[in-house]
Amino acid sequence: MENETEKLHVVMFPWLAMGHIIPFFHLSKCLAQRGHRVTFISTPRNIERVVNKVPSDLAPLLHIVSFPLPKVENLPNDAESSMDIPYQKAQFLKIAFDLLEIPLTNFLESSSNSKPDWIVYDYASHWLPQIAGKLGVSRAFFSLFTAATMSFYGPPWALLNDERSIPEDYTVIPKWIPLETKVVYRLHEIKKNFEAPADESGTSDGVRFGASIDGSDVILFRNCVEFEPEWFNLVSELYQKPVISIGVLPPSVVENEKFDSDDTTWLGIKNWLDKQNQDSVVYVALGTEATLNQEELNELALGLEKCGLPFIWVLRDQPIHNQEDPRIQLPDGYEDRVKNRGVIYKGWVPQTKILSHSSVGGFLTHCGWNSVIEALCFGRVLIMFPVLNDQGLNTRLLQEKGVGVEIPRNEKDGFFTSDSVAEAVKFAVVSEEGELLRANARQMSGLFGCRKRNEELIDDCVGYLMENRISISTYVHNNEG
Ligand SMILES: O=c1ccn([C@@H]2O[C@H](COP(=O)(O)OP(=O)(O)O[C@H]3O[C@H](CO)[C@@H](O)[C@H](O)[C@H]3O)[C@@H](O)[C@H]2O)c(=O)[nH]1
Repeated sequence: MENETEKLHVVMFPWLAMGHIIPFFHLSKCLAQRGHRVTFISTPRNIERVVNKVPSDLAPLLHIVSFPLPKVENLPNDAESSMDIPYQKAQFLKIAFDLLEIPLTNFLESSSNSKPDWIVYDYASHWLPQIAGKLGVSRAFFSLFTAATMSFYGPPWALLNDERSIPEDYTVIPKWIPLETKVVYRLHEIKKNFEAPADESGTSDGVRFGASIDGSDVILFRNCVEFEPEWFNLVSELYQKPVISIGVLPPSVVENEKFDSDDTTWLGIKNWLDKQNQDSVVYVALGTEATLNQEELNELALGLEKCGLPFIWVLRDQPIHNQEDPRIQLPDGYEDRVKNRGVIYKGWVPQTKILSHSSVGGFLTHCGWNSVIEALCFGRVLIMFPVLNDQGLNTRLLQEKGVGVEIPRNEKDGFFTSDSVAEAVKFAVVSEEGELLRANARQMSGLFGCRKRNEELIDDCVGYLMENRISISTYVHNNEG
């Protein structure tokens, strides 16, 4: 039986993006469920969006701390997450995020009565490891990216030196990767990442990643080692420091009658899904950051119409980049034409519940790592449409592993047609030739969705954090010495 004084106090500090706040909060709940104290820090609007549902049994251990986000020029007043801004403005959000250094430092200093043992942090806060180190708080960098992606990004020295400077540098296998692989960016994908110039915040993403890895005591990966063993070995070699997989944090979709009956969005979707045939529906969603232009939206819409299968499409209200840009819209008469067969939702939907429904036969996804994990937990075949960030690298990895098909696009400008959308969807979801992909994806639910294995990995991680925290006596001794 563990002694109470041995329990951990862990501070969680995610980057301001839904795809990061959600898994950080998930890990927080896992730690609190094991009796450890967690302080989860974010900004007011993000907390309201994601974190307000702390289960009552965990409330005594899971403390939420809200830091107002400093106002900065060029960032809309109510923008607190990457979802609220066009991706081209991400650097302004990073300027505001960097200003949280002061409240975070004050918080870590003032919590002397209950000094945190660990701080678990994200890639964007490159300044954090140094502060935490000075205050005797152990540092865990939490990677919400695959080992393949992080290997491709490179070891800290390569990241800190911004080894690659032009988009073309990212379309070839870097020198530190000895594997035979197709995991590289296509030119149109990496060009999107270059549209948010780093010089606005003064620090490139490469430097942010490099300093976050370099300054950590351990790196935690949200991944499935059995899915990418070669990459996990490689990334451990590249980092030359402890690297631990905490599993994929499989989503929990326990049907809760009380909660579900309050949730009208889910009830509407469930009602519709219940009427569809098993494995017949294509779920379409591109996460919280990817945006489409009008031409791309048209082709995607027409492709879904042409594929002839039932679909649910979550259409995000895209933030406008320039005020003079027109808001993009579905083709005229589209919703009437696909009525009954295609359902379009604008706004937030319960994605994991949708993916868990037996009528869903495939997922047309941008390949954000959260979405991929959620799909593979339920064994759904992927129709892959990467847009930006790590999504292209994820797509190549998933293609190598045979769990999905990519919608063909022109390498340089990303051009694609509605016919290629329809073909890829039919191939993956209903064609005979696509059965192997579907079987591979189904098999993945045994790995990604295995609750027991994923719980054990969290237990192992907690064991590591307990054994390797900086004890207060060591810290005082070292600082006096
Ligand atoms: O209506 C919605 C929209 C999103 N989600 C959830 O929001 C998360 C979205 O995450 P993800 O699929 O990873 O997409 P992004 O939000 O675009 O993720 C960002 O963060 C990921 C993790 O680092 C990266 O892999 C992506 O490229 C990056 O864009 C998932 O858990 C979804 O289930 C919902 O539940 N309902």
